[in-house]
Amino acid sequence: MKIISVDEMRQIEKEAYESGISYEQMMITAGKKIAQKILSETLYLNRTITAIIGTGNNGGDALIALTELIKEGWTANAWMIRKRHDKDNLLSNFQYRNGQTVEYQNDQYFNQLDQWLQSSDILLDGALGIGCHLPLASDYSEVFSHIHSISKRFTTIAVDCPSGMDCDSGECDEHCIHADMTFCIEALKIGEIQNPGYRFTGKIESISLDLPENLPIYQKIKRNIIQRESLNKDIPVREVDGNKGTFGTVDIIGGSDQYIGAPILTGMAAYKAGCGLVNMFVPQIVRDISANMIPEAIWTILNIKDPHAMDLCMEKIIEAKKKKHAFVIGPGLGIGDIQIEFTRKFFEQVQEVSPYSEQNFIIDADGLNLLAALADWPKRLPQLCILTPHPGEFSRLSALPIQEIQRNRVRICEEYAKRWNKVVVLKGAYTVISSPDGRTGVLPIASSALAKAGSGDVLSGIIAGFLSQGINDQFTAACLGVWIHGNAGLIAKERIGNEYSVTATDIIQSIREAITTLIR
Ligand SMILES: NC(=O)C1=CN([C@@H]2O[C@H](COP(=O)(O)OP(=O)(O)OC[C@H]3O[C@@H](n4cnc5c(N)ncnc54)[C@H](O)[C@@H]3O)[C@@H](O)[C@H]2O)[C@@H](O)CC1
Repeated sequence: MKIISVDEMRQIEKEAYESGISYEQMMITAGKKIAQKILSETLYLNRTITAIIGTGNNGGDALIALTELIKEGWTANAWMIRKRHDKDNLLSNFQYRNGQTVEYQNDQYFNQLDQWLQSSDILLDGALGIGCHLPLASDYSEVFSHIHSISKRFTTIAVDCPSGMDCDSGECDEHCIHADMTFCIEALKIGEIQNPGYRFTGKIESISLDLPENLPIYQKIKRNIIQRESLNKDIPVREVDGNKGTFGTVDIIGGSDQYIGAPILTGMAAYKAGCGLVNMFVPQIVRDISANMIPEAIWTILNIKDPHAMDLCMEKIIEAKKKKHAFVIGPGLGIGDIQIEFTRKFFEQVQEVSPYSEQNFIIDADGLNLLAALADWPKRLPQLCILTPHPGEFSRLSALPIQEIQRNRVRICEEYAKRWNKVVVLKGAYTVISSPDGRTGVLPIASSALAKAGSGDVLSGIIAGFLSQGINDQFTAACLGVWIHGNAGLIAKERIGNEYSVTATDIIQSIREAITTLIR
């Protein structure tokens, strides 16, 4: 499903109009399809619907849907917040079919609205669509506030977006209508996948306007929801006669006295994602305490204070030129002058020993914090790097305040992927993945099951595990990894029975089932 801005939606409508499809025709398509979707559900026993109608085309869509439902034997009521314009054919068609209408000014105490809603299966929210500009006018605010106060017996369905939401930023009025379901017209709007917008949409269903596929604007929109259906073709095929070399090596550089488990989680996740071999480059203490947790790994003691440590790493980089490797730098590495100097030298020497490296690097956790301490860090990195910051790490890398990043996650991730010329995974609820070539994917998952220490280490391991198996495109590997990770978290929550008790180890244990779901 595509994700678009309000301007892009307006451009789609404009180009569709120029191609010969009238605005009215588009609205008729939207309204009829809304009705069809409602009719396809069997749970509406009263076959009664009440819509809140605004003055714009969002209300127009809703009126058409109501009229279609009357034709199918439904009872339909339109409660108008304000008077629509005098020559509104949509309203007269509805009334001609015996649709009931009342205006707010004639029902100021909401008696009629409450009565209608008592017998309705559905409240259809056609008050405001992409034309909503906050703050709400006082009459809209009063109506929405009243709707909040009603004890709900009906399903609330929003047309295009919940009313009271800014469709670009996701900002919501305090009385924004909380939908159980949103029928997105043509595409999801960016605001609907931003916080707090996504809290109000409920289940998302898409409504296509059946527009010509060759509209020029479609070529420019490269933002999509990450969905199972579009990903399952991307998972690497496993040759039956392959050996461990066929499925590649993941090299993990991380760990410290303080963070013993982080690189272990990355290594375990990489194996679960299917890589052939994991090389762990960790301090002695990490190896001594944790080797039994991951007996399949090969261990190299890395004491980053020792000048010889860099030689060990570079030997691997040189060896990796001939084989499929993915390097993860950072989990649990710690932060300090020694680590900063190690990071600086590491990338300097990578450029020297392998200047045109085709190897994949994933920089995660402390690796990102250490990078942020180096001037001009994007120029120091090899060509193929994925950066996996959470908002705090993104803030250190970009010098933007966390609040600003969170307010505008999609746009900022897109902008900085281009600026840094790297694939960027902005973690958190509704993780965003952007590529410098303009592609963006968003995972529509928000779950506190994933918000645990070590969860990010697991993610970098999964992405590395897929890269080592030969996915050539970093953006695709990142989207695949994010999908598997997010779904593994949800599966772990189901298995365990609640979100509180899920740990990063539980997420690793559910990678198996998430992959099975993907390839099934
Ligand atoms: N070609 C078209 O015209 C299509 C339109 N579509 C529908 O039309 C919608 C967009 O229609 P519009 O551009 O008319 O916009 P809206 O239907 O969102 O409404 C805009 C109206 O609401 C008022 N308004 C905006 N912010 C307000 C606030 N804070 N408080 C009170 N009133 C406010 C504006 O003054 C304007 O009268 C889409 O969301 C979609 O539902 C779809 O059917 C697709 C095709």
